[in-house]
Amino acid sequence: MGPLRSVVLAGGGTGGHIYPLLAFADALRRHFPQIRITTLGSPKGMENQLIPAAGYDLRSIPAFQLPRSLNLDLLRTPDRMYRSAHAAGEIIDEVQAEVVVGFGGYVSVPAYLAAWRRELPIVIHEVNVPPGVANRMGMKFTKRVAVGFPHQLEQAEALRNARLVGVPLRTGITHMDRPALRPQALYHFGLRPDLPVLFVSGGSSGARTINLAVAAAAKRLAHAGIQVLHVQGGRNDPFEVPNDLPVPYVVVPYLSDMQLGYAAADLMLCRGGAITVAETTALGLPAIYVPYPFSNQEQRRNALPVVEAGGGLLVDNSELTPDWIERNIVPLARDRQRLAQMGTAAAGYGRRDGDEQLLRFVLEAVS
Ligand SMILES: CC(=O)N[C@H]1[C@@H](OP(=O)(O)OP(=O)(O)OC[C@H]2O[C@@H](n3ccc(=O)[nH]c3=O)[C@H](O)[C@@H]2O)O[C@H](CO)[C@@H](O)[C@@H]1O
Repeated sequence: MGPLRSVVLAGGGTGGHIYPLLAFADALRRHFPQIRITTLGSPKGMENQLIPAAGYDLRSIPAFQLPRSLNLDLLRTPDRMYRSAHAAGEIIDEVQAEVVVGFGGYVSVPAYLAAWRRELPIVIHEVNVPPGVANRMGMKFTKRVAVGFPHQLEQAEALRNARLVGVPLRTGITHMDRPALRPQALYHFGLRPDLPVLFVSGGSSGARTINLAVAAAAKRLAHAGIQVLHVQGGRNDPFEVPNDLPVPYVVVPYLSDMQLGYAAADLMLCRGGAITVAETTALGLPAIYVPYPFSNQEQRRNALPVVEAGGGLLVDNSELTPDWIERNIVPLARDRQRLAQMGTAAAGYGRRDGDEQLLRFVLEAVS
């Protein structure tokens, strides 16, 4: 087979759909420097900031909302779906795409539909259990489905025959030498090299419960000698942190260079978004996972295998209080040996080649 010449990548909404798309786009570009990469997004999603910033061509197609549950009638009828699929089809034709690769989010559906009508190969990448509603619709049009994690094959009937490829992650993360980058990262955030760092992130949109609980525990953490690097997250209200703490507590709105945060961290406190789990484990970073409680348990499912392997802890959203943080995080953050063991266990679960594996799968689809 010759080199790939033109590919359409569809995915949008939050970071969880967009960062794997970008990491895969980077892999395409590495292997096929002349390739034309066109991404499809919706007018309002985070793709509008993240994709142009990464230097890729983003085309917006008219938005429409899918219900949370699957209803195939949607595909036959509405006007808005037709308009979106028509717009996706025009772009596919214009760039003469050879394959459409979708990562989920509402905007993927019109891309799948348009590709199917043109008999183009479609590849779906899915990271959750249950699979997202857009990708479940896409699965009506293709059997080429790739997943990020082993538990997905066992826990979702629709994914039983999927190919396990892992999650495409940014090479800034997968190729990072954490100890080597650490001094620069600490300096960048104004953190001290002699005290442990708790890195707090509620995923791409942020997490209110986590933000408020950790901020409320700021004094106790600081007096125990634990520094905090706290990412507020794109869609969250600011919170108050006392300004007379004896050690640094650094709040940043959002990190475009997430690898710097990972490099500074000794321990992570985060939600269980699939990409976050893929990143912490790829890096061998011990983490305390606080799954988002309102999404079909998908985040609990993501985090559980890591926790069972010894690479992290799991706490219910409702149990994450300043007292819990003091009782559990303070002793753990100060126990270098336990952190090292947890890090090794996390790394045993993690993988770094999701971008290359997905590329292999896509090449099979077009050959
Ligand atoms: C509430 C909800 O439904 N969340 C879903 C959403 O999470 P969400 O969109 O938060 O995605 P993930 O937690 O999976 O990934 C977050 C991504 O954002 C990056 N990042 C985050 C903060 C920051 O400041 N800078 C930065 O670059 C992380 O490095 C990571 O690459 O999509 C995931 C993947 O489909 C799902 O598993 C989650 O359940």
